[in-house]
Amino acid sequence: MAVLNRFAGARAPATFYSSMFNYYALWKAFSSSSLSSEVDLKSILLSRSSSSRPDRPMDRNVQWVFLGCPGVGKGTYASRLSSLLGVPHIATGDLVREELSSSGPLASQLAEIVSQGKLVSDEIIFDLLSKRLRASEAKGESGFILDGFPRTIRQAEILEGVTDVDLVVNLKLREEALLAKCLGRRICSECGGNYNITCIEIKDKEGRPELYMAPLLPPPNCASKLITRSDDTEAIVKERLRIYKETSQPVEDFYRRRGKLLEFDLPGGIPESWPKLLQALNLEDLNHNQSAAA
Ligand SMILES: Nc1ncnc2c1ncn2[C@@H]1O[C@H](COP(=O)(O)OP(=O)(O)O)[C@@H](O)[C@H]1O
Repeated sequence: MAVLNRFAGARAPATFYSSMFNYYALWKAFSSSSLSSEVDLKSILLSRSSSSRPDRPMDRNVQWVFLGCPGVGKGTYASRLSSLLGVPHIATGDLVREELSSSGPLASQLAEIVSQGKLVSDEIIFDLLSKRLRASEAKGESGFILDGFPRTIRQAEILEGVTDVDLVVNLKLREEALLAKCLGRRICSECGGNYNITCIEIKDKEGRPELYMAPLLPPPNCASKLITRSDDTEAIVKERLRIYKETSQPVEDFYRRRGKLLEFDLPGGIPESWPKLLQALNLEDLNHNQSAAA
């Protein structure tokens, strides 16, 4: 029930108030040299956050987190919701890939970690996230949908220390579908659009369809510009799935214990899952109104 009340706030987003989330506090916390001393850090964060925490969480933009295994579709659904709710979609995986493709000092270090399917250190992630949040703040954005962060208990604790996350959506899909989805993922090198060339059809023992996910094919403009993520090979995806279970699944429990976790089993591809997700989030009316206004 607590969770339902939290995201009922998403029903009235027409007038978004400026976010009470203190980007500056998060940036300072993440970039603080005292990061090595967690005890000090927590006390600093708690004292800062008490002044930045909203008394009425519904009077500001949503602050949501998307959790889920590699390939589940966090990016797809987080990005759709970010457009619907008018909040930035911040994917730490995208931040890592941007840094990788730059000639910045971290690029070669990141290439080695990502190519093994391992997690980047919390410090590097905090640094990339801090920069992204500062850019967001400069554009006057507020609220967020985080995707791919937090991925460790420490990241979750730090985030919890600086701001109130309203809701954590945990997307779930069968493991054989996850691997197939990662292997079929394609990205347009020009516009960054995400597609999937695999048709997933899983049947039960009696041969009845259990899960069907149609391919998400690119428009003609993108078709000749598709690339594959370098970490979407079978061996690396399996390693990412293993690390997710070991390191990131405890984050689900972290939020479950705080009454913030919404479990969502994807019933199929986007056409089947999107309306159900909107329903689970009480956002059908908003989606309907926006579609009608467009
Ligand atoms: N919060 C994070 N903590 C540590 N490493 C991260 C984090 N977010 C992204 N990464 C790094 O970036 C890579 C790509 O992230 P992402 O696109 O979210 O992958 P996935 O498809 O595995 O969910 C990860 O395998 C990891 O190396």
